[in-house]
Amino acid sequence: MAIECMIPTPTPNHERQEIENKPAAAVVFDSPVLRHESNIPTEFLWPDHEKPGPYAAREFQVPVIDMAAFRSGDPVAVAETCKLVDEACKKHGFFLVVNHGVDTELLSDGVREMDRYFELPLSFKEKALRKLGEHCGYASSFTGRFNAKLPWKETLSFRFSAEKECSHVVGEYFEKTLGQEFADLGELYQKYCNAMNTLALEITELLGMGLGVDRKHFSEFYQENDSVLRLNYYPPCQKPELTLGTGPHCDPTSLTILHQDSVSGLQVFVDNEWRAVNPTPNAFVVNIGDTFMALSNGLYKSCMHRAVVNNEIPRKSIAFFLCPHKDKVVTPPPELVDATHPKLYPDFKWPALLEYTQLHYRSDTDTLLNFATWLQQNQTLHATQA
Ligand SMILES: C=C1C[C@]23C[C@H]1CC[C@H]2[C@]1(C)CCC[C@@](C)(C(=O)O)[C@H]1[C@@H]3C(=O)O
Ligand SMILES: O=C(O)CCC(=O)C(=O)O
Ligand SMILES: [Fe+2]
Repeated sequence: MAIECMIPTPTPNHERQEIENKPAAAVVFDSPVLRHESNIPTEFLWPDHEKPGPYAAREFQVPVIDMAAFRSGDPVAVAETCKLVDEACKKHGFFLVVNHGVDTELLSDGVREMDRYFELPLSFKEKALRKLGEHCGYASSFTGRFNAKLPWKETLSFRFSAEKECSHVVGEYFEKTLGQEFADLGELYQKYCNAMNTLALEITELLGMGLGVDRKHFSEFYQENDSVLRLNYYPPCQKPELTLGTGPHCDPTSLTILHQDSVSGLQVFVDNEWRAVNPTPNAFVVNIGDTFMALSNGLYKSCMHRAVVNNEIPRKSIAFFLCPHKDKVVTPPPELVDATHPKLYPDFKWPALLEYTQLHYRSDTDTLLNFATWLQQNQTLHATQA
């Protein structure tokens, strides 16, 4: 029996964030200047129902997944780890990963060396300026993309392709874009991406076991992934209660492995409340994204989160966004679809969802539902056969 894909009608979203093609906002996010500014430019002010306000969020105890237990081969420890990750992903899609085996010096270097780039003059940083529609390069608060509710942050994103013949692309990016003196930075983030790739594929095995499908199903799906490493730099803000470092959103990607520095700021929306996910040394925060939610037929949740800023010190985070190869069709394994669990989302390929978030829709908590509608309206252009 053909199981129709059932898309729940998207919640009417009066806040729909069409990315208008209006001229870029006039404001320039020059952080050495703006970090001392007590009059926050209006473009960075968030509406009352979204701004963080002066209240500290209650801490959220994120479930802890011990990768040493998962790797131990001890059936009881493995089963317990799978149960923990399954419960976490079915509820809110967030979990901590400890004993991950990633070199702690690589993590501390990765965060510390961000300063070598972000503390440069804006004119130099803009040598890597990200172009509209592209998802790599330097972006300062997205003044070129959005006209309101600008995030108080600068980002440098680059592509990591796990395909063998382009496994060095990150290293070259830095040298080519920023010059020979940044070649070592490229090597550092290349090593960082390689470590993230290994961990991400291992976590997809854990997710497969949690979902009760073949252990290798998802790790094979992501073997030749085409992912994104993003450096987030949040300068201090004199009125942190009025703005946001990163607005409320669900990651449209598949799986995010986030390394925070020692400064709090990440918050997740759980049980109708913003809750703080404070930094835990040597632990990654991992969360399910929209693409994996579709791949799990909605069983694992891609949940809303945001980042707040503070008025004293910069906050830094490094996000590895696992994304499938452009030719992979995002469709749940047959074990997860049946008469009582109809397919929730249409099949798609990642480049279509990425294009949607870069050119047509600002990622929020309804991205996937609106994308599904948009996809069906544009079926000829973005059919998975393309
Ligand atoms: C594919 C991506 C788009 C964003 C970076 C990665 C995964 C997360 C997305 C993002 C962070 C969600 C919130 C809005 C956004 C514009 C941002 O604040 O950076 C998003 C990123 C983007 O579109 O550049
Ligand atoms: O910086 C953070 O803590 C979160 C950033 C984030 O959610 C993102 O870049 O998608
Ligand atoms: Fe995110």
